[in-house]
Amino acid sequence: MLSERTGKNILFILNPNAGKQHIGRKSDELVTLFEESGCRVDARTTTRPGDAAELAEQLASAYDLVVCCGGDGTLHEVVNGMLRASAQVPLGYLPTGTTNDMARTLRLPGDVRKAAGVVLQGHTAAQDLGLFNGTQYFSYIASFGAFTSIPYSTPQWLKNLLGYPAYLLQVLRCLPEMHPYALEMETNDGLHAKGRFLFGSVSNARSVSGIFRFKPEDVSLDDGLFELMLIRHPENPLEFFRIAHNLIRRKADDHFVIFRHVRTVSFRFETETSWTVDGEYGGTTRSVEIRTLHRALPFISGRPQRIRARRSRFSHSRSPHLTP
Ligand SMILES: Nc1ncnc2c1ncn2[C@@H]1O[C@H](COP(=O)(O)OP(=O)(O)OP(=O)(O)O)[C@@H](O)[C@H]1O
Repeated sequence: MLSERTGKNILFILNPNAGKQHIGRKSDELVTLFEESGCRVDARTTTRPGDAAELAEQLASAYDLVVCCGGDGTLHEVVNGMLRASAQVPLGYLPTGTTNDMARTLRLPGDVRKAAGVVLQGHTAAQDLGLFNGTQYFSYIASFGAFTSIPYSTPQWLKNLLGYPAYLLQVLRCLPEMHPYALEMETNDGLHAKGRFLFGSVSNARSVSGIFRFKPEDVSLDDGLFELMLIRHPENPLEFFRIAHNLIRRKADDHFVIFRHVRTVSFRFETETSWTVDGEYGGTTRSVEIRTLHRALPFISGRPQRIRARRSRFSHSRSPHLTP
């Protein structure tokens, strides 16, 4: 297969441990597929957490294209490595993880060979990234609360065995432990909220925590804005039931949800709070500042990413539209 990427030098970073079905010998097939398209491939396999970030930081600038093969966590590492090295090289993604939220956002096929076809033929567009407390870049989400610990607290062996249902099992297990987070929050455009919340996320994605799915028209990946979502803590069992019911049906409820497009947002928590960044543990802290980096890195995606957002003209928050 000849493509516009024929003759390119590819840095291929592979996490052999990601996902339900380890990639195994398929990785050789993928390398061959790229080579048959006239590319030269330098394949590197990670051996431990942190490896992908180091490889990307040290090597990415010397290649025409970086291809990351793994789950959301591996992609997070590669993005961090590339930005630390200021490597403005197109990034292709072959999703072999468990949730693969980012694959949905980039409109990549689940089949890894088809995704390789997208890397060879797909559209490249600079995409916004987030900066968490000035130190950590993220490609699609930073979040705290009820559902955030699910991706990293679900044992890897269970994810490998069951895939997505492993997360649902973990949600059920964690329901009784969900507790309120007392916080104050402020956005760049002056929205101020104070109260007890169950969950909060700042995302640039069509799918969040493998659980929420936004409508495409509510998310633009290159507008310099991320989507803020805060879910209030239910004060009685009836409210809890409403939230759980909507969650299962993947619907939001105006009364309980703050939704806003933001450039920067800051949080002050009453107590130390753990955050998840791109599905991985992001640290525990009482204050968080998040800012978006406009068109920070070129990503290869399945279809053009420019999606017109249907923005509210009003200054109050509104609920997200979550698709079933
Ligand atoms: N060779 C390796 N052995 C063990 N862990 C690794 C290795 N390479 C990378 N890792 C770590 O594995 C973790 C999980 O990887 P990743 O997130 O890509 O897969 P996943 O959890 O199955 O998928 P997803 O995040 O999409 O659900 C990452 O934190 C990464 O740092």
